[in-house]
Amino acid sequence: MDTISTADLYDERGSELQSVSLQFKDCGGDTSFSGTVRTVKCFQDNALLKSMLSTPGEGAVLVIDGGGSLETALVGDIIAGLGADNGWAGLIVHGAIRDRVAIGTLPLGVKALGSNPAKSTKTGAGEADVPVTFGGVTFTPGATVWCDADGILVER
Ligand SMILES: O=C([O-])CC(=O)C(=O)O
Repeated sequence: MDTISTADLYDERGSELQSVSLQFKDCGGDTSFSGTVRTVKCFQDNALLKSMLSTPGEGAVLVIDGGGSLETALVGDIIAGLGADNGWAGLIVHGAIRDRVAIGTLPLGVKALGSNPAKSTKTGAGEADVPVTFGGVTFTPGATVWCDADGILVER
């Protein structure tokens, strides 16, 4: 999907879009990315999102609702690399990542709240492709999301 300026898009279609006011950090090699929303909701456990990123992404953006926890990293360079290799456009992590330097070299968009070297558990707990809400914005699977250095816009 072509990348466009989120500010320009907001000027054109703002009434149809939700804008995320939480200040995510750009951690991936791509800072402008967009695609269809897929979601996963998980708390300090990353086996489910790893299995999703092991399947073809077909240009989608995986929105990971980790409840905002910064206690453990939900994504490291191996999992992010799976996403890049399998054709995902990017990740939005409402939580922490690790291996930031390596992730910054990958051809993948990664927005995250922060980083922590501590790893997550791997039980597979969580839910896939359900609507998730954080920062007052709901991400519905199938909606389109646009990300760049200014922030995140998603269809209502
Ligand atoms: O295994 C993990 O929990 C995450 C990780 O470090 C990686 O993806 O490289």
